[in-house]
Amino acid sequence: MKELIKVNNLTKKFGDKVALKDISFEVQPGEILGIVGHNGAGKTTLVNCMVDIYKGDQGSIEYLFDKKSMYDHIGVQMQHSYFEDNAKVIDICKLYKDLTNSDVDLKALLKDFGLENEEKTDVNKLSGGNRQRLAILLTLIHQPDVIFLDELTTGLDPLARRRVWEKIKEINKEKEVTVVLTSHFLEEIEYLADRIIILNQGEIKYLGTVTNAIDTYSDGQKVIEFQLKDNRASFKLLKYNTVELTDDRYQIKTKEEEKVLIDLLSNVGIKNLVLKSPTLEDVFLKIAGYSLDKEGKVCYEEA
Ligand SMILES: Nc1ncnc2c1ncn2[C@@H]1O[C@H](COP(=O)(O)OP(=O)(O)OP(=O)(O)O)[C@@H](O)[C@H]1O
Repeated sequence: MKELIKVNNLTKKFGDKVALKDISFEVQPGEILGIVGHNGAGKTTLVNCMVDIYKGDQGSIEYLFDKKSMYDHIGVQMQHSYFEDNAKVIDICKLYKDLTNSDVDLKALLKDFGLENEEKTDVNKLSGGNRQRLAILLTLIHQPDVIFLDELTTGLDPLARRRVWEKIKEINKEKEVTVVLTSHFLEEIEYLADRIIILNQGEIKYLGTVTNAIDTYSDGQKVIEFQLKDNRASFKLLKYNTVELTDDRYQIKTKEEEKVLIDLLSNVGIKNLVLKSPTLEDVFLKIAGYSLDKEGKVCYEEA
C-alpha cells in the first residue's frame, strides 16, 4: 500500500536551536500513528511541518494527494483550540462547513459525537471533554483523509480522556480516517496507536509498534512482584541482584522467570504474586531517562 505522507530527512531549526534532526518516516493509510516525547522533544514542530505551517530547513515531505489541495485532505486540531467566547456550537460548525464548502450532514455529525443537545450551548460553557470532542468534530467537517491531533486530551480527567479515545478509535475504524496524534501520555499512545514514534531532543529514537518497542528494549525480561510470607526470609533474596523493594512489595527482573518462580515458591515463601511484562514506560526509561509525573505524563530528566 502506498504511504499517505512520506517525511524524508527533515531538519527544522529555530535560530541555533535544532528542533528536528534528520527525521524520516512514513504515514500509512488507515493507521493511527502516535508521536510521543518529553516537553520540547519536537512533536508540535513535526506536526506543523507535516501540515505545512512550518517549512523544513532540509529534507522534504511528500503527500499521496496533490499538495495544492492539501487542506481538502487533512484536518488539523492544534494544541489549543481557540473559539470565539460567545459562539454557539452550531454556529461554529456551520462556519466550518461554509468555509470548507462541505456537504456533510451537521446534525448527524453532532449526534455521532454526542453533542446533539449542546448545539445551542456557548462553546466556553462546554465541559472540557465536550470541547475536545467538538475540536475533533471540526477537523472532520470537510471529510479529510487524515487528521492531526496535537495533545488532544491534556487537561481532561481520566473518564473524559477515555471517551475521547473511544471517539478517535471509532473515527479511524468506521470512517477510515488516518490519525496522526501527539501525546504526553504513554497509556494513551499504548491504547490508540498502531505505530509510535518516540522523539527525543528532535531525533527519532524509535519507530514501530508498541509491542515491538517493548520486545526490543525489554530484552525478554519479565518482572516478578510479590510479598514475603515471612519477612525474616528476605536474606534468601540476596542472590538476586535485580531485586527491588517498593513499599512492602519486592520486584525481581529476570529472563528466567520459571526458574526464579520455582525458587521463590519452594525455598523463599511468597504471597500475592504478580508476573508482569515490561510496559512502554519501561521502554521510555531505557531510551533516555524519562519518568512519569503524578498524572502519568512523560517527563524528562537530563542526565
Ligand atoms: N516558534 C519557535 N521559535 C523558537 N523555538 C521554538 C519554536 N517552536 C518550538 N521551538 C523550540 O523547538 C523545540 C521543539 O519544540 P516543540 O514545541 O516542537 O516540542 P514539543 O515536543 O511539542 O513540546 P511540548 O510537549 O512542550 O509541546 C523546543 O526546544 C522549543 O523551544
